[in-house]
Amino acid sequence: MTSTSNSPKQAPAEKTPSTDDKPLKLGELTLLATDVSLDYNVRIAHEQKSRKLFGSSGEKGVVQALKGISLAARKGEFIGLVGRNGSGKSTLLRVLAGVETPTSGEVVATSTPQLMGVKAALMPNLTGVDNIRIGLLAMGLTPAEVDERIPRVTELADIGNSIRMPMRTYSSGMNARLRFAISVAADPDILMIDEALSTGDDAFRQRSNEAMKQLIARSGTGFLVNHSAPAIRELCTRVVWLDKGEIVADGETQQIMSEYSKFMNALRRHGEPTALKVKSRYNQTFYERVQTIAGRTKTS
Ligand SMILES: Nc1ncnc2c1ncn2[C@@H]1O[C@H](COP(=O)(O)OP(=O)(O)OP(=O)(O)O)[C@@H](O)[C@H]1O
Repeated sequence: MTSTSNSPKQAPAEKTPSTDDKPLKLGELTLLATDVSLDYNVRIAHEQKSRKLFGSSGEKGVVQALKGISLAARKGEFIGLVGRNGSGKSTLLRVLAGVETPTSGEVVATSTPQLMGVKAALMPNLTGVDNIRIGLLAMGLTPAEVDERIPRVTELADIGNSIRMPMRTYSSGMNARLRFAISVAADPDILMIDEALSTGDDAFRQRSNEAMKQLIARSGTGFLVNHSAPAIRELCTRVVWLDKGEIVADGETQQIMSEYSKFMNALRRHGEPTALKVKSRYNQTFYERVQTIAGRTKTS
């Protein structure tokens, strides 16, 4: 190819945008956790050999419940937190909700997350209806909004005449149902639920799933800790798998759940060393996790 010095300079050919160049369609950020760690100071009791009991004296120890967790949550995401017992799910939820302060790191959110059952000021000596009223007022609703929403909460909780009885007479299941119904009725932008959905019968599960789907449909952000794989698979748009206070993997629900269930099966059948080998196949770096989330939401 030849060129002459006096030929007009050609404008660079416009690059045809390829699929890869299309902007990512990411929902607006609602919550960001950066390098969050949480240590609990504990006392490890010495065994009193003579009486085979544990005494009150002991050495000081530290439980590292969370180790350098970073994640971003966006509008329209329902994020399931999974992991074996003691992996840090509930602790992470409490830290993300602002109920517990991390030892280091930072959590910022666009609105106060509603951690189910903790913020609602429920009183055992008051009836369910009175508690709905107080709970909704405590979450910032006006008295008129509270009156308008009481029937919706009562219907979702579905605990019959008990709604007019003091809450101290409730079973733990009824208690959880009412707390869940109150939390959802406040229409929080960020809702966090720890295990509650395993409480109740099929009809309640169906109604509560519907309520959670509505939250996502109106572009809220949800977090769910639950040991029921079907509940996570049905409700969550994304799953974060935790182990020993760290994120193992973060990404598309079905993919992460299938990796997680292989890990749990290996743990059950062959014990920790084999399970850790399975886990090491999936351990993602933070960069890989960012890519997974970004790639998943890319426009086609
Ligand atoms: N108040 C506390 N004091 C000391 N250690 C704690 C405290 N709360 C939690 N831990 C420890 O922190 C770690 C994470 O606990 P966490 O309850 O977050 O796990 P989890 O994944 O929710 O467990 P599970 O599935 O059993 O509910 C565990 O080792 C636990 O023993």
